[in-house]
Amino acid sequence: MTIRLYDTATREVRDFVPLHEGRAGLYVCGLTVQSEPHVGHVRSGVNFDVLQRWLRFRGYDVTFIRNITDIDDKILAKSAEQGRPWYNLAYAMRIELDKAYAALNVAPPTYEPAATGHVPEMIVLIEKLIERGHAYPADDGSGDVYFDVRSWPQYGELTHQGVDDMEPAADADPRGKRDPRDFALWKGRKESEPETASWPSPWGPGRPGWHIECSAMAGKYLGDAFDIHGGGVDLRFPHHENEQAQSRAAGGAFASYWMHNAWITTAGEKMSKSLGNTLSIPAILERYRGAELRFYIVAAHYRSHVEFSFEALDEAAAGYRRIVSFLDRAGAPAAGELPEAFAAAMDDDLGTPAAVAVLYDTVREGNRQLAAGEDVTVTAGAVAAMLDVLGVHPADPAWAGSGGSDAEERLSAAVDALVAGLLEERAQARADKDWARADALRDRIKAAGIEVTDTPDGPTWTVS
Ligand SMILES: Nc1ncnc2c1ncn2[C@@H]1O[C@H](COP(=O)(O)OP(=O)(O)OP(=O)(O)O)[C@@H](O)[C@H]1O
Ligand SMILES: [Zn+2]
Repeated sequence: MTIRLYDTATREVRDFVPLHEGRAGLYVCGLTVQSEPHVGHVRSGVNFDVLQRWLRFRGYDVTFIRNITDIDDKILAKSAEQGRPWYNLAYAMRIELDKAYAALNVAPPTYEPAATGHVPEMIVLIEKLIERGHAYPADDGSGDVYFDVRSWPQYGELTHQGVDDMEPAADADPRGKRDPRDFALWKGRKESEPETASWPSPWGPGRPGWHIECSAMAGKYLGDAFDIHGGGVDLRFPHHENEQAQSRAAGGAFASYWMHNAWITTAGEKMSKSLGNTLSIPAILERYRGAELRFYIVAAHYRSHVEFSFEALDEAAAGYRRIVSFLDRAGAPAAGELPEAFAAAMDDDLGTPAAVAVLYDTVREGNRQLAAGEDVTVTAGAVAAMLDVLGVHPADPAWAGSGGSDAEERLSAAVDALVAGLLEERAQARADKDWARADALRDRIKAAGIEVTDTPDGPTWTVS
C-alpha cells in the first residue's frame, strides 16, 4: 500500500514518505508559452496528472502547483520576429496550452502561477541570496545578478556532477561573472528589449532569470520544504540543479523527491521545434479522440522514451475502443473495486504499462463473461475504476465538448444507421427507376440538415 517512486536525486526507487501525514505537495515545471504545444510538450502534463490522481486515490490531500513561464528570452525573440507585444504572444500561447490540456483531460493544478505575477517574490529571494553571500550583482553596469556557484559546495548534488566538469551557464552574459558556471538570477534590461518586459528592482530595471522563477513560486505556494518536484528529463540540468541550489542556499530544504518524465521522440530524437519534427495537438485531434491520445501516452512508463508513430497510436486507439465497447455492452457501470494487481503496479513507481496489462486482462475476462451470459458487474466496475485512475473514462465529463465524447459517438452511430437505411432505400428506388421516390428520400435527408456526398466507397454524410 506504500507508493514507491524513483527519485532522480538518489537514483533509486524509494518509499514515498510525505513531510506531513496525509498530504502531498507537488511542484511541476510548466511550459514557456512561446509557441503552440506539440505532443512532447504535454507529456509531462499527462504524466504528472496521473501521479496526482494516484496520490489522491491513495488518500493524499494533494496541493499541485504547475507554473507558467510567461517571460523569457525565447518569448521576447519570437514576439519581436512576429511583430507583436511579448505579452500578446504569451497570452495567446497560454490559451492554446490550456486547450491542449483540456483536450487531454489534464486537470488544472491547484494553482497555476505565472512568472510575471511573482516578480516581487523573486526579488526578495535574490536579496536573501546576496545577503547570505551566495549571489552578487555584476560589476559591469549591466544590472545582472548572478548565483555564485563556488559559494555553494553542494552545487551539482542533484545531477551528481562536480562544478569543474560543468559547462558554462548559457543563460547569462559572461562579462560580469566570477565563474563561467554562475547563472543569472536577474537580467538587467538591454537597450534592445521592450520597456514593458522589465520590472523595477534594487539592481535597476530588468527581469528574472528562468531558474529563480520556480524557486520563488514553489516556495510561495508549497513552503520552504515540500514533497515532490517534477518536470521533463531535460530540465534536470541546469534548471533543476539551479532551482535546488538557490532554494537551499536561501535556507529551505526544497523538494524531498525529484521525478522526471522522458521524451516523446521521432526517429530517436526528442520531438522539438528546433528539429522541426513536431506534431501539434490540434493536428492529432483531427484524427483521434483526446482519450485515445491520452491512453497512448499513459500506457507507456513515464520514465521511458516514447517513439511517436501513427501505427502505435492506431494500435492504442483500437485497444482503447475495445475497452469502451466492452463497458458499453456491460451497461456502462459505475466504478467498482480496483484490482489489486493494478494498484500494485501503480504503487510501483507508477507502473502504467503493467497496470494497462491488468486492464486488458480484465476486459478479456469481461468479454468471456458476456459471451457466456455470466454476470459482469464486478469485472465491468473494475474496468471503470481503472479507467478513472488513468483519466480516460469515456463518461468523464471532461471529454464533453472536446469532440468524440461517448454520448456524441453513440448519437453519431444511431444517425449513421438511420441515414444508411434511407440511402439504401434511395438506391433501391433509383434501381427501380422510381425517381419520385428517390427524390423524396433525398429531400427528406436534406431537410434533416444532412448532406450526402457520393464517394467511390459509397455515400458519406455530414451535418450541414
Ligand atoms: N519531445 C518532448 N518530450 C517530452 N517533453 C518535452 C519534449 N519537448 C519538450 N518537452 C518539455 O517541454 C518543455 C519545453 O521544452 P523546450 O523549450 O525544449 O521545447 P521545444 O519544443 O523543444 O523548443 P525548442 O525547439 O526551442 O528546443 C520542457 O519541460 C521539456 O521537458
Ligand atoms: Zn522550473
